[in-house]
Amino acid sequence: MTTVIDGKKTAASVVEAVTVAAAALERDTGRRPGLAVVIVGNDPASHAYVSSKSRMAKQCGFKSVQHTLAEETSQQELMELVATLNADPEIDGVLVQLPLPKHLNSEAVIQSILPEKDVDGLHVVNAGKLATGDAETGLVSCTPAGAMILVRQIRGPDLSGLNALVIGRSNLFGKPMAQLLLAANATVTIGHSKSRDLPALARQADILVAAVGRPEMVKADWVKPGATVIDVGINRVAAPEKGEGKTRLVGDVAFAECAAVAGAISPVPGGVGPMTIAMLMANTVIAAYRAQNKPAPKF
Ligand SMILES: Nc1nc2c(c(=O)[nH]1)N[C@@H](CN(C=O)c1ccc(C(=O)N[C@@H](CCC(=O)O)C(=O)O)cc1)CN2
Repeated sequence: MTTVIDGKKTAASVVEAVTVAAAALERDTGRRPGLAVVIVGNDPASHAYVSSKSRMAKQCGFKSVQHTLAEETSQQELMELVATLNADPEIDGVLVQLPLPKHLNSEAVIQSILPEKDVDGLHVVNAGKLATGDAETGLVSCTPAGAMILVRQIRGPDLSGLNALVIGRSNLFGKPMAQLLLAANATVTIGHSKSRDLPALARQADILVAAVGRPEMVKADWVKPGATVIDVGINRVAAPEKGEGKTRLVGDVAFAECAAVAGAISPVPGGVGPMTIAMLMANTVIAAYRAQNKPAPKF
């Protein structure tokens, strides 16, 4: 029987643990975790994600601040806001929603966030800590951290002897996911658009992680029987069967046909997506504990 991985349920249990940890911090220090989320421009999906983040932060008992900036915001204005948030003692985590409008230099903005407040885990200090096996003292990018919790649920903490393929090499997901799998002793390959014969690489994988942004690219004959398949894609496609102009959400994996071969598979929606926001809450509470010189909880 194939296991359909329930990301919503796991995310809810992470959020519950975060809420308990936030309450304990407030009780012990009088300080609650503070999260600032910054969004620039009018992208509807980004606005929906940011609203969910702000709402979830409040639900966890955090101080939650949202800065909504106009599309034409300049690099300097955005960097000045980040500097203000870096200096604010009530703010433990700063997140700038991506993608930014094209005229802005995202990398410069991300690298201007203090590493200890970089709850997205994208600063070179945090990426470097993960790459050198020191993730415990840094902050790990939210989506891979959440995907890894799902992998551990199925395969346990030690992936010795297992082959993993991560399709996608972004800084936000592919590279940190590969590092997390490697840290858990998997034998890791990163595949991408220039790789030769991705289906053949995929068929070797006990753990197959797809993050390419191509709707339903991974087919049943890519999947090793019994493999754990983690789908990180979020693609909105036309759904004429639902009516004219309607859409539906699909991942990078053709779910029904791959589920027939896999041992466990994460769906879209309801798989990795909900873990992203839960792990942002986890990173914020970790940053808040560290700011108060207290041992941070583990998730
Ligand atoms: N600064 C960041 N920007 C972006 C990140 C990020 O981690 N940091 N990730 C994505 C978007 N994202 C969070 O920001 C995100 C994407 C998807 C979900 C989610 O819960 N998806 C649901 C479906 C939602 C829907 O119906 O549209 C699911 O998969 O079940 C949460 C967060 C890019 N930007």
